[in-house]
Amino acid sequence: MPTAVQEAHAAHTTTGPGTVRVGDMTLGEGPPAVIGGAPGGADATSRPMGRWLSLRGHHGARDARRALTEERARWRGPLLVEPFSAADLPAIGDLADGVIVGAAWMQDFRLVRAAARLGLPMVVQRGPGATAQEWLAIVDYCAAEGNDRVVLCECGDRTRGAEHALNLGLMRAVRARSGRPVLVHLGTDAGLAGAAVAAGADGVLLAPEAGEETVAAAVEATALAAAVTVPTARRAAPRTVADARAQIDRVDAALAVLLERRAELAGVVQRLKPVGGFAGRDMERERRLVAAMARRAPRLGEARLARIMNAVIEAGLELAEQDRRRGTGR
Ligand SMILES: C=C(O[C@@H]1C=C(C(=O)O)C=C[C@H]1O)C(=O)O
Repeated sequence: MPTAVQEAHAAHTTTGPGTVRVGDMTLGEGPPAVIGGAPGGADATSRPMGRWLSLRGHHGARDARRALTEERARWRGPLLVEPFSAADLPAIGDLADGVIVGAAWMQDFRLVRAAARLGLPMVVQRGPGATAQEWLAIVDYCAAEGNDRVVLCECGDRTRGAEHALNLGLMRAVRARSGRPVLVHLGTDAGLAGAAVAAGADGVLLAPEAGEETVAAAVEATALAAAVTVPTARRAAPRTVADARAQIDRVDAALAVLLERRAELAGVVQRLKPVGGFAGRDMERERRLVAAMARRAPRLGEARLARIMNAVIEAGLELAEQDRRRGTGR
């Protein structure tokens, strides 16, 4: 059954498949993808869902098969690769889950066609200054080679001052016109991750060298934006139990991210206050925060919110005390 997003999407789209699978990651459905960045440390939530690698950075001097074999040893998840030339394609066909058509060679039609013939999913980046029409023409080249598994990736235009000005309006229009999943390339700065997803992106691409903290920030911001914008901004009135539940699941995903963050902050307060934990509870502060929330959630009202927040606050205090005993707090 299509999700509310897919339905809204299908209503004004024409061609392409709304979802594309890359390894075990599905683009265009479910939580927004975060591709690129450090493979991650102890914290599973900070891991990228996919990685990518460019063979262009080394002017083709890097042996594709060796580079991909090394990357495969580090990363078992979905792997996308940008070739330097057609000579890299056999190794990519054997070892990667997808091909990236880089912004710099978007209009190298021979390479695009040869890459499409691998039959792997493709991510077509928009070259700087390229119009929607020029960008979508590349999708047609892939389709002409029998490859319809195409994802588009907005990479921005070169401007004075800011290095890359992302065009989220163009991204949005191309997504609606093509009916294909769209990513936004953020480089090493996750600051626009939430904005990209709120504008309709199905995921973000980070520079391969982006650090763990950037990945974690992108994971958190995209999950929140998807959860908050899909059921509100793109509000499609659910008509079935399954649709309503699917929307509840997204809202709960946002709540979970917020609750985790809230507990972390409440933990900081416990460590900084002269008397922390249950012993230092401040009921006046709790009453005021409930009253402030009731102004944003008038239908729930103060009495119900007080019960909800009491449980939330007590869970936070309990966690803070446990962290203190174990010496594990952040
Ligand atoms: C975080 C604090 O400690 C306690 C926990 C609170 C919370 O989780 O919001 C609020 C008041 C205190 O009972 C605080 O004093 O601000």
